[in-house]
Amino acid sequence: MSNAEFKPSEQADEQTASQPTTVSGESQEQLKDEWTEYDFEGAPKISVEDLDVYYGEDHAIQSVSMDVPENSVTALIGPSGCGKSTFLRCLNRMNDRINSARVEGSVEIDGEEIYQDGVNLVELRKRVGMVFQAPNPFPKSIRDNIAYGPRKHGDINDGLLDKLLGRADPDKEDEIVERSLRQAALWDEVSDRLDDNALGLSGGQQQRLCIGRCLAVDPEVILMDEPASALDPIATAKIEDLIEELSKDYTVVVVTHNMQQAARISDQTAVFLTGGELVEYGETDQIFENPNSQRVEDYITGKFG
Ligand SMILES: Nc1ncnc2c1ncn2[C@@H]1O[C@H](COP(=O)(O)OP(=O)(O)OP(=O)(O)O)[C@@H](O)[C@H]1O
Repeated sequence: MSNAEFKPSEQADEQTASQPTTVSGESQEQLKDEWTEYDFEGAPKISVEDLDVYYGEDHAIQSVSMDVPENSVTALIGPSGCGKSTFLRCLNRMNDRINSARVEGSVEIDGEEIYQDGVNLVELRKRVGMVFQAPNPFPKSIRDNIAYGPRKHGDINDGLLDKLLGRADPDKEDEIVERSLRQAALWDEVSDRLDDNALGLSGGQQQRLCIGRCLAVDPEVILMDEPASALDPIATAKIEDLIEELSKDYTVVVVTHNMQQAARISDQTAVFLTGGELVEYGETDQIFENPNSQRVEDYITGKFG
């Protein structure tokens, strides 16, 4: 549940408080906890409780709480600067890399707190992988891009010593490379040129390669930050199909600016609005067809943002 910020006053009665007053295109309204309480069957894969993020003095995420169901697609939408990427990065502690960022609150994956001392961040980011807005393959072969993670994590033995001691495992590498590229819906396009440089692929292929690279280390959660925003419509459609397919086996959380995309691919949608507030969270159809919040309706219908 998000912390309600009561305006104009905490004593305002419901009727008065629900009347929006326009401030720079976006109205103010009294938030209601029930707008972010999303009931679903089963234990949450990710459970966020009272999460606040600050960049120095700037409060980028304000007391956000939400539970994410397993094996589903959750879309994070909202206008530019409302904190979607910041929130996403909290789910695998990528904000730890930003010096000015301070995170307070709790994030549990399968009931285990990720913001506690002693958490192995390499292991966490293996379980909770990330795909970024612009495809960022390594300037290496397609095979090396996919095998990079499994080699780093010791899932494939292919170092010089392994080779000298006869414990290198080329078959296992082949298996992982083929499995990951198939899962990323790229195998058929690249199976005959695995040793070519990945930078020679098209943008859409590069992005699917990055998804394959993420899948190669067997993640449980995949975070995607606008994964299709740099792609043309055909490449975008392939990524969208892929996201839906992946959600059968993985928990996918995706930031998107594209509301049609959120409506097409997600099971549930979280709407963040100015100031890093989670205003409404629920089943995607309900959010798009019958939102509770006037601000969410205004945003979805294009009145601001
Ligand atoms: N590394 C950073 N250092 C300082 N402030 C930051 C940093 N990253 C984000 N911010 C600020 O935090 C707020 C939320 O930014 P964030 O990028 O999370 O929003 P967003 O909703 O993902 O935006 P967009 O849709 O434009 O990508 C903004 O005010 C932004 O300027």
